[in-house]
Amino acid sequence: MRLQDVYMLNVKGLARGVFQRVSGSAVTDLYSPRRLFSLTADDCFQVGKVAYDMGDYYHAIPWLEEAVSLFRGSYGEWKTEDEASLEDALDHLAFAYFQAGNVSSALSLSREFLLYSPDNKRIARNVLKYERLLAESSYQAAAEAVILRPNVPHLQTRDTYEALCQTLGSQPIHYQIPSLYCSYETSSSPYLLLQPIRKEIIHLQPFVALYHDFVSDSEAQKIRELAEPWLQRSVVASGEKQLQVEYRISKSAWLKDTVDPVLVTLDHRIAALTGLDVQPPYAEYLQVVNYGIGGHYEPHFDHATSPSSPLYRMKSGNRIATFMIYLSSVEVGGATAFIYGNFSVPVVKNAALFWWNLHRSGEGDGDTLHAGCPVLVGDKWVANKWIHEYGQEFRRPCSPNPED
Ligand SMILES: O=C(O)CCC(=O)C(=O)O
Ligand SMILES: [Fe+2]
Repeated sequence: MRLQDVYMLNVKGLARGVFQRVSGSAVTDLYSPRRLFSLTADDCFQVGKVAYDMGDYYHAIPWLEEAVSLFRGSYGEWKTEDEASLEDALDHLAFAYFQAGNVSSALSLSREFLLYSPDNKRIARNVLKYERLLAESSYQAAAEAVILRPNVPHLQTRDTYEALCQTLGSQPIHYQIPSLYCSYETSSSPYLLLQPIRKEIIHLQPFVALYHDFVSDSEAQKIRELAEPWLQRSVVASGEKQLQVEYRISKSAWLKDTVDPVLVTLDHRIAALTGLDVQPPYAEYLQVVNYGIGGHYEPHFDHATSPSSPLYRMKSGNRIATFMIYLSSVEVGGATAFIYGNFSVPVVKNAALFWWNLHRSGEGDGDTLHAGCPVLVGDKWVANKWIHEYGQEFRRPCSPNPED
């Protein structure tokens, strides 16, 4: 349902096994699987029922509609694995419509139910109730009531976030902006003279750069393998506590440098590229993150925004910068979206994204609000190296200008 909302997928397509974005009359194929795996009537019923049980009729109705339509089409062909039937789907859909204020649909579905099970007293009572309600004129108008998407306060940032996720990271006019260019990074360290890294400047305020082929396929695989046994549901800092939250769905693990020499090599490379000190306690251990289908991280800051944040326990200040490596590709979705920057970066396997979280004054940079878009198809892996303020005094000198 999250994927449906963020990528504007239509239920009919999903049930046939295709991923289509439907916006007005425009239909875009987001992904064409090599083989179509369609959902059964019962599958659609089960999805609809999850929403129905939460009182979320906005999502329940299209899934139950699909279930009803598929059950109707295969009436009489009973499948052993089916838990539900046409009657179950009609019953739930009728009630969902009633709850959503559409009494006439509730009535016609309940009447259809009675064709199959004429002895059902509860449905017969509902039919009488719906007929009576419809006879009262006040209910006529409610039939057209629009059902609003539940559980989400309407936020401008949400609209921007979802729109940025939908572009899947493509930046159609990027090449027209001269300050956003590509170069070989060779200047900050002798190491880079021998092995230059391709840098793509993605954005200036906030400054975001993408370093292509920062790791090799085998390094990326090694890091994923090292983390795999330690993965646990990700948490976020909330006041002084660490909590599991709906807005961050992924698994993660922390890898200390002593675990494997590849992690030491990686630190040296990050230090060469950023010019920053990444030795403990000036940077955190490497955090490896794995997102499954529907996994996401809604808009957030990486730096602490409250003085009681657990981030300060390292006693090395706030998170001055983020260095995030894409350890896998993703078939569809999973872009990294910068909400106020109004751009998103696609998942580019083996590339690394760098940005400053703080101004030179030490103030958090509000423009860095960013998110990991939900994974639609595939399996996304990233690794975060968070670099702290202390230790960087001569590497990124401070400035009294709040803009710097
Ligand atoms: O997965 C992403 O693209 C972003 C991850 C992120 O922002 C984080 O882990 O703090
Ligand atoms: Fe982040």
